[in-house]
Amino acid sequence: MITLKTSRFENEANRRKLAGMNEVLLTHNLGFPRIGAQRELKRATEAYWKGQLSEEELFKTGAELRRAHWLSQKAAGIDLIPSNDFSFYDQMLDMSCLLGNVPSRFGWEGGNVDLALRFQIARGVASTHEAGCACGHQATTASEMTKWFDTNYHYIVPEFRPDTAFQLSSTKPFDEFAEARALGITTKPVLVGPLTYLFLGKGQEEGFDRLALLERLLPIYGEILRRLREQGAEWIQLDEPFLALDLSAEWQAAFLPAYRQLRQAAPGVKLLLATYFGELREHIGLAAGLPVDALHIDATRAGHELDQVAAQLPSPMILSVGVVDGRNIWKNDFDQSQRLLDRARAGLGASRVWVAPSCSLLHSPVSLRRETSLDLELKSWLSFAEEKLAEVATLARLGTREGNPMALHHNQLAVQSRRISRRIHRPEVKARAAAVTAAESRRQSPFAERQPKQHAALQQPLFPTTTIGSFPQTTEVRNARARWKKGELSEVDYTAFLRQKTVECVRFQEAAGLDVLVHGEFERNDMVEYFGEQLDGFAFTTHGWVQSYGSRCVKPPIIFGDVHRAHPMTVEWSRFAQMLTARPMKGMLTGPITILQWSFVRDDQPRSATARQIGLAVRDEVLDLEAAGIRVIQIDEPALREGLPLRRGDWREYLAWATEAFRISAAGVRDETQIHTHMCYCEFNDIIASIAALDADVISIETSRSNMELLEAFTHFRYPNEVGPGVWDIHSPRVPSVEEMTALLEKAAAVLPVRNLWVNPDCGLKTRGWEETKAALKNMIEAARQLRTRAGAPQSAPR
Ligand SMILES: Nc1nc2c(c(=O)[nH]1)N[C@@H](CNc1ccc(C(=O)N[C@@H](CCC(=O)N[C@@H](CCC(=O)N[C@@H](CCC(=O)O)C(=O)O)C(=O)O)C(=O)O)cc1)CN2
Ligand code: MET
Ligand SMILES: [Zn+2]
Repeated sequence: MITLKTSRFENEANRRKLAGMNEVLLTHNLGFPRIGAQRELKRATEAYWKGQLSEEELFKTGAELRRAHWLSQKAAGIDLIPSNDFSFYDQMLDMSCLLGNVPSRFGWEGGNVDLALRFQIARGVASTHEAGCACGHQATTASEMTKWFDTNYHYIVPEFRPDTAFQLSSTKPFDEFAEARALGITTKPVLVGPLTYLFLGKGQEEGFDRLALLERLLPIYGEILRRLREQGAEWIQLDEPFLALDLSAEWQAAFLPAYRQLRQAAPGVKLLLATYFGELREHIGLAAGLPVDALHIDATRAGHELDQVAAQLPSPMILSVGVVDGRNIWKNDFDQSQRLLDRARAGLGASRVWVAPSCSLLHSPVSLRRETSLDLELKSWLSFAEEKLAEVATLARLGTREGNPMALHHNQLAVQSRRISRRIHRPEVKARAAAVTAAESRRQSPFAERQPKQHAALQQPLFPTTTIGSFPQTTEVRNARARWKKGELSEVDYTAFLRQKTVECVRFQEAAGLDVLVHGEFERNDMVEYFGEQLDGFAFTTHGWVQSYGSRCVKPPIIFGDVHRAHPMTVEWSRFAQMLTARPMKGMLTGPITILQWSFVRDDQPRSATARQIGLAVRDEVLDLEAAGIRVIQIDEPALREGLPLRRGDWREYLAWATEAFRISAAGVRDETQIHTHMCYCEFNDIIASIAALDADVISIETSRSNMELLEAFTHFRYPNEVGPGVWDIHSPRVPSVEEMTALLEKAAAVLPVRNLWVNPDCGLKTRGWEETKAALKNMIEAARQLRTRAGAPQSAPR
């Protein structure tokens, strides 16, 4: 018995030794949040834009943040620390500037792309002339911004033309490398890889193939790698997350020759190819066959591919295993991670295995340290960027001589406590979700029967006008809320203040002549956080900010348990606003998929189950609004499309549960109650059938910037319900003229039945000022009047 045990132990010890099980693994990080633990970067950048801070002072803030972030990563025990992950706006924009890809309308003539130009590309150049004035001094439009894969982060879209040329035009990665070097840290510079950079850009001319530019692009990449090598860089990280997407044969075929060329251009420097956000699937062979020195995989989303990847990895290529989730805030399950790492060790040997977060930590909040008001049990389940790096360092040592034997034990206690906690599981919520019937996700009658009932009940003119919900969130409003939160303003005074703002907003809309009014959303900090603060099963942080775009941040709530609406959330505000006017007051809710998508979601049950629970909570609110006399209810779903899985083959399943969750939220009302939904940032062509399946009576969409191009999907599909194609691009301070808006509406009226058309802006007005809001809405309402006149319809009588 004893001999057997010993020999088994010896075998195991031998096996571990052979596989390098006792050796500490090397750790690295793919990117650190840049905004600062207290949003220092946001504050400094916005002050600079307002002319209150000099460029020098802004640069100083940037340098201080970088220094603090490098040192904190070092202190956490990270061996290879990234640089060039910092940005004053966005890393894709930085790549464009580094490569000298500046759209010609900015009048750049070569040389260094300075900070001012960077911001112009990101934000546009305002015209100093009157809005709509035709003197020819046009404002310069910003480059487009779009979602980074399936995250809530937005990047600046590179623009490509057949004659696009590249030249090294910035010293940012070199400067930052030198800066860290001066602190004694040899960093791993991070660059967006050439294929992902090209793929995510936009060809400005029809039929133009961006891949044709690769040949011109690669020499510049080669130059960058060489320079970094000369400066002393040992490793360079090239991010190619687009390997997690479906790729055409052409794009796949471009990979190997491109990387061969890069390899030859910069001998000596080691290349880490970083993939993340998904499985590699059919691209495993491609990725493993590239002439790079290390391959990073996202083990939180593709952990099951580890063995396959390891088996195909040629020696001595290193596998970086991204075991710590960079997209969520849950404490890592060490037991599970260690098993993955052990498998990698067994297959490759310890010297060929690195430990890392799954992706850049850009998507997680900075630090748990300042979260002093979080419930302690909940806090013990969480891990933000700083804590995640400590986890990476601990995992690299677990089971080795340097490992802390208690670390695994403590971790398992926390993981276990979350698994069984009574505050997570509510049997009555689970039972209700399990018992949802098909009838509950279906309106009483089909749209064709609902439409005339609604038109009669609401007495609306042709081309009814409305807005998307929010009115300007001025500094005054935000300050009042901040003072209330700090206890400097009493609940009573804060409520009185919000009521005053709401009254002013309703009076304004009546005077302006809008048909369906909104209350203005002054009481909301954010369209998701506001609901998260009120629903059971959600927690919220005080400092858990994550960059959304540029200087804008969001504080995603944390969905930790079964979701339940304990009390009405918006009814009092809607009732109050409806009392102020005889016109229909639109109730305003955020839909289940958007709440899901813009929160940190529990990972102990499928997202579909959480979505359904939120759908039921929103349904309760919808029915309470209806009972309170609200006849029009909008359920916003701007994130429906962004939630689409990265691979097309997975879409159908997602769309089925996502549309069901929306329908559950909306379908309980009477035929006469008009349900609106709203989506901005949406390319509709691919998913128009699912949009129709939502069966909202009215959908408002963002169409003005694309000159109504987005409407094509609706006309092509013969979308049956009502549509409000946005006629005012609210992302720009420019006030559109009456003529511009009538032209857009004429375009819409030519392709959609006139009785189905609404007139509204592209999105909510929270980021706009009152002055532009008043001017633009006045023009918008005049545009609607002119269309009614042209159609020979009365201005206000029922249809
Ligand atoms: N969650 C979410 N995701 C989204 C969007 C969205 O609206 N919400 N829209 C798209 C992205 N667009 C966005 C548009 C605007 C902002 C935005 O304005 N963010 C604000 C924060 C909004 C917020 O939560 N505000 C709070 C806190 C405001 C604040 O900073 N208060 C100061 C004090 C007040 C002051 O002195 O200014 C503080 O806490 O220090 C409030 O109003 O209560 C910001 O960056 O500043 C974010 C995203 C896509 N993803
Ligand atoms: C990002 S969609 C915004 C919808 C919201 N109701 C608003 O008007 O702000
Ligand atoms: Zn919107």
